[in-house]
Amino acid sequence: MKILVKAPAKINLSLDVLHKRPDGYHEVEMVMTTIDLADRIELSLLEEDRIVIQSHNRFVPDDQRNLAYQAAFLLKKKFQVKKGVEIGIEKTIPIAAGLAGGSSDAAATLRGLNKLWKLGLSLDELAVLGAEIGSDVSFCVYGGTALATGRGEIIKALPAPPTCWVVLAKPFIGVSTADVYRRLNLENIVHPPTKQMISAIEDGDFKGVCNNVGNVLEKVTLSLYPEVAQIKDQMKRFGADAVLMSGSGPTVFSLVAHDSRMHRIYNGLRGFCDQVFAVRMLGERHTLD
Ligand SMILES: C[C@](O)(CO)[C@H](O)COP(=O)(O)OP(=O)(O)OC[C@H]1O[C@@H](n2ccc(N)nc2=O)[C@H](O)[C@@H]1O
Ligand SMILES: Nc1ncnc2c1ncn2[C@@H]1O[C@H](COP(=O)(O)OP(=O)(O)OP(=O)(O)O)[C@@H](O)[C@H]1O
Repeated sequence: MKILVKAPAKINLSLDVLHKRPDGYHEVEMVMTTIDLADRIELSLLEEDRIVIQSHNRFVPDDQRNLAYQAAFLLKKKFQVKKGVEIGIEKTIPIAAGLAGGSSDAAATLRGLNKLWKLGLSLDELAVLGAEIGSDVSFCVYGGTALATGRGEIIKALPAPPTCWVVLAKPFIGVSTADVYRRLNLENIVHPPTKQMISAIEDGDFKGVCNNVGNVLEKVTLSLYPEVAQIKDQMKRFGADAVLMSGSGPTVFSLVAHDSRMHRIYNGLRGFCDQVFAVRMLGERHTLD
């Protein structure tokens, strides 16, 4: 038996850090949304008790370092599953990019194995398990649009943002999330207007969404990699309605209402950047079918 699951990337429309916690993580407030840029996860049932990772991408680990492997291992351990699985990962989401690619692969594996191994868990239960793998995994279990708090694992659903294009550009560098959080100066944070962002989304107000984007990790990554600032400037010059770095970076995205400007930004950034995409946001949350 085989199951195909889509694992979409996320962007952070806003990302605020409130304080550092005793456990070393940071307390965050993030508005996140899934976009139509996705890996494909193929899960094949194995009769023997093994987890096998298959991927053509040489940067994707094929052992327990892979977050999809960790998702399968966690379910096997918690529910004493004796069968195994081969996890095929067709990568489209850029790696170490601030787009939660590994986290989304893990979340898709949780949703898919719930079906393949007939575990009968709810999305809420899968999201709680996901938090054991990584802070972004719970959001990725649900997808759609949400406010994420705690260390990122407390999820409150929001309506889909107003329709627009999302143009993403990733320079030829990878960023360590832990390193960016470590370098963040907590004394000096300019907090983004999270409440206004949520109201703009609830009101379907595209201009309001654009006016209230913000990411406190941006300053840290920009100081390490000047090319990220260059991409931001290019996108602004080509007429983006809003420009922001996603997560800990280095991917920069722009929100664009008009097709012609989307094309201008997309074409302008190609050649300048390693990977460029023009996609839509995904309005819908995942369902268990
Ligand atoms: C930057 C974001 O991607 C924004 O969505 C997330 O906050 C990070 O999510 P993630 O990559 O799933 O993070 P994890 O794998 O849980 O943690 C990686 C490292 O980032 C730091 N980290 C992460 C989340 C958080 N709220 N505070 C932190 O300080 C910790 O040093 C941790 O060791
Ligand atoms: N399924 C996976 N796909 C890609 N990378 C993975 C996967 N599992 C583990 N990794 C490892 O995780 C590292 C970070 O990759 P990932 O693409 O998840 O980062 P990211 O998009 O910046 O994540 P986030 O936005 O959640 O911080 C990679 O360098 C890779 O070694």
